[in-house]
Amino acid sequence: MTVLVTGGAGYIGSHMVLALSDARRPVVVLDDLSTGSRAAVPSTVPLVQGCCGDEGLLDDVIRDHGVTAIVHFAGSIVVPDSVTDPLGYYLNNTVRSRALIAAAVRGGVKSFVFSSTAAVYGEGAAEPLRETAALDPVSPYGASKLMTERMLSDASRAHGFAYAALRYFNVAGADPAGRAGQSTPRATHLIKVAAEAVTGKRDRLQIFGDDYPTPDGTCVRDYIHVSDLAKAHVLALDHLARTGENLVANCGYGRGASVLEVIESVKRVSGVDFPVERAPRRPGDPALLVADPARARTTLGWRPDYDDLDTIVGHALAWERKIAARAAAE
Ligand SMILES: NC(=O)c1ccc[n+]([C@@H]2O[C@H](COP(=O)([O-])OP(=O)(O)OC[C@H]3O[C@@H](n4cnc5c(N)ncnc54)[C@H](O)[C@@H]3O)[C@@H](O)[C@H]2O)c1
Ligand SMILES: O=c1ccn([C@@H]2O[C@H](COP(=O)(O)OP(=O)(O)O[C@H]3O[C@H](CO)[C@@H](O)[C@H](O)[C@H]3O)[C@@H](O)[C@H]2O)c(=O)[nH]1
Repeated sequence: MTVLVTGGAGYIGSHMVLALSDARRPVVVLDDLSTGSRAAVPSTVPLVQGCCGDEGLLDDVIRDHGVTAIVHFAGSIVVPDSVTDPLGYYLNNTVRSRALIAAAVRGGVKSFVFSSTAAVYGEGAAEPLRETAALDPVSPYGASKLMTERMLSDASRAHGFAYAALRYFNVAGADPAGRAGQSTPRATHLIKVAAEAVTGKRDRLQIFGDDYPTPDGTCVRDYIHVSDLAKAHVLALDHLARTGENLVANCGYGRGASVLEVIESVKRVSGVDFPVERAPRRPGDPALLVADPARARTTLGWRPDYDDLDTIVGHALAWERKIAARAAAE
């Protein structure tokens, strides 16, 4: 009854490992440590260092650990990087996911939860976005994820397993107990970058574009707390085991915040006023991404615990200060 968590040494994956461990569910992590770190995985959880596209390794891990479910976080995640390196993104996100799905089929794994993204939706769809909105990704990143959703749909029909594709909106924050957080080197995510500006790791924050068709001209996103997201994954695993029915569901709160509103929140919660400068638009950025989370609520019974921007920012800041203090002591 072991859950294989690919990318479990990364930001979201490490919170999922904590959620599963807290629920006393056996877990094994597969991670190549390209952006994740060994320290993010509790010492009680086995970590296999390797690639989720290595079919021989996958067969061994599934057999040796008695894997019955897979939660697949491993992948490349930076939207603008996918614009400059699309083939790298299709390799790591699409080709390697295919290898993992094939290994799951060979190993008789019955449940598969996949990290999809709001970036699969097209521009111009009615907001908040429902799962039925048009799928027309702006970036190669979104396309690489949409292809994996399609492979899961086709393979589940042909081979008799159930999958959940959870389309995350913007994930932020950290474990409220301070056990995990975002430690990604060269992070690009807005709240993480702003938290680094608070601790002095960065000397300023840039706003990428202030001429979008949004109320204040900056991009609007639906920021979701990473622990609420992990909770949705645990519920999705239960749903798949109980019903055997596939699920595609948004994970967001249904409320947007602009880049300027996020910066205000970070300054307010931290009490630190860091320099901010206007910069050109970043390639691949849609103006507005806000979820309609109704399906996750009704199908999974998902009820978020941290649906508040200042709370998310507060947890992100607490983690950032903790790792900054640790780095200073080294
Ligand atoms: N962070 C967000 O806001 C967000 C939003 C939507 C979707 N997602 C998706 O969630 C997942 C996790 O994202 P994250 O923010 O935790 O990123 P992350 O970079 O912290 O985690 C990814 C993990 O996968 C590992 N990895 C990458 N390629 C691998 C490979 N080929 N084989 C084995 N391990 C590999 C990395 O070392 C890392 O530990 C990704 O699939 C991402 O696309 C993230
Ligand atoms: O220093 C920065 C960093 C970001 N932004 C802006 O802030 C917004 C959010 O950007 P970011 O935090 O990098 O997240 P996204 O590019 O929206 O992408 C995240 O959220 C998507 C879902 O909405 C996921 O698919 C991606 O994996 C995840 O990286 C965007 O408008 C950025 O242009 C800035 O203005 N300055």
